[in-house]
Amino acid sequence: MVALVVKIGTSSLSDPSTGDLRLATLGGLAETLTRLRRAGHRIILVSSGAVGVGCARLGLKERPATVAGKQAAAAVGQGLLMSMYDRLFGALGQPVAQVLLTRQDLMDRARYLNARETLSELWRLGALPIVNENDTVATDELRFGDNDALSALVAGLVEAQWLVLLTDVAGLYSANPRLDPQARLLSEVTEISEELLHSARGRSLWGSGGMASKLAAARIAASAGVTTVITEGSTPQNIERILAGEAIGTRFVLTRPGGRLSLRKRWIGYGLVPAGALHLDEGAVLAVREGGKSLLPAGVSAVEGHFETGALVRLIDGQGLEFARGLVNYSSEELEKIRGRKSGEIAALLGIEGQPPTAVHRDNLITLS
Ligand SMILES: Nc1ncnc2c1ncn2[C@@H]1O[C@H](COP(=O)(O)OP(=O)(O)O)[C@@H](O)[C@H]1O
Ligand SMILES: N[C@@H](CCC(=O)OP(=O)(O)O)C(=O)O
Repeated sequence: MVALVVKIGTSSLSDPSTGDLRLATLGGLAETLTRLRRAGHRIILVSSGAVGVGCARLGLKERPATVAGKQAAAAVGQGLLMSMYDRLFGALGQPVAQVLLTRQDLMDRARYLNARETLSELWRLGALPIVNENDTVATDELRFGDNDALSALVAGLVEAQWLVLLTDVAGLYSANPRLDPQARLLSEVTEISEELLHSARGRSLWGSGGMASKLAAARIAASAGVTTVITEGSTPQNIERILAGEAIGTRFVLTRPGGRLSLRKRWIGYGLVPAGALHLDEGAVLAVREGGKSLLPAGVSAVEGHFETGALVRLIDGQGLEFARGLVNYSSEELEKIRGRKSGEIAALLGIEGQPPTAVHRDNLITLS
């Protein structure tokens, strides 16, 4: 028996030109997930669409530009979505539960564990949780922004084996298939390179993250040992064939050099929101990325943003790319004073004895790969 998170995007559950719900798709999804649950699998559905469906109900022709506009549309759409799911799954005798999460819920350990308990209890009771971001209250800087990331974090939270991302194309292509007729479907991806991320820019009219956010989600999922598949939402029945081992859509077989990350490291890497960035010199990049070493103040060439001790920062290489994240031992103000300097000089520079020799200790650091 497996634990499985299925995410359906706006573009799969509604018609982009009319905003009408795709009832056949949603009905097929309800039948498939109910069958899988009856077979003993543990299922969570992450459903987007609150903003899109809300806009359609309000007669809006495009996604609102303001945060308040999107949040108001989501408040209209979320109720509509849940009533539809309740009717479809209810017709099959399958109870559903609405679970609305914010990023803070997954950043705070007590709330994180509580969400996990509630999801397990829902499974125990035979219900199928339907998750979305709590759009009406999530503040802009703390939003997941897209449900691809949310679904990957939820998959990690419940230690799922599979994350299936349902979208409006057959999977990941070598280029955006809507713009490039030569684009090829990639059936297996073993590494998410910069080139691949570049080829995945662009999204559908109502989608929010596009393919690039699905790649980022596959990476987050892999760090928790979860296998991601991107596949077409119009044939949700394929989920059963995918679980049976058929190669449908794009499957991500990503292996981290150090294996699966601990819960704490996943929280550092993907649960928290970075407060700033440290630019590293070449030697420090090598030591951290290849050597698995801690970051010393000597290797920091520039400090970006204002943050306190303990904040999460992005670590940036010479090409300006983020390659790691970690919790800092110094505030941005202190790091400005000690960057580029030897550990032995820290006490004198800051006027305090007994300071940690590292800017970011390796126990508090994860490399993004
Ligand atoms: N390399 C690519 N392969 C497949 N789709 C791509 C690629 N690059 C961009 N896209 C776009 O991503 C869209 C799907 O993402 P998105 O609109 O966010 O969907 P969803 O609503 O399912 O999250 C596709 O319709 C396609 O236009
Ligand atoms: N919480 C938002 C999610 C938006 C979102 O991620 O959309 P999509 O790219 O279609 O999965 C909503 O329900 O509209």
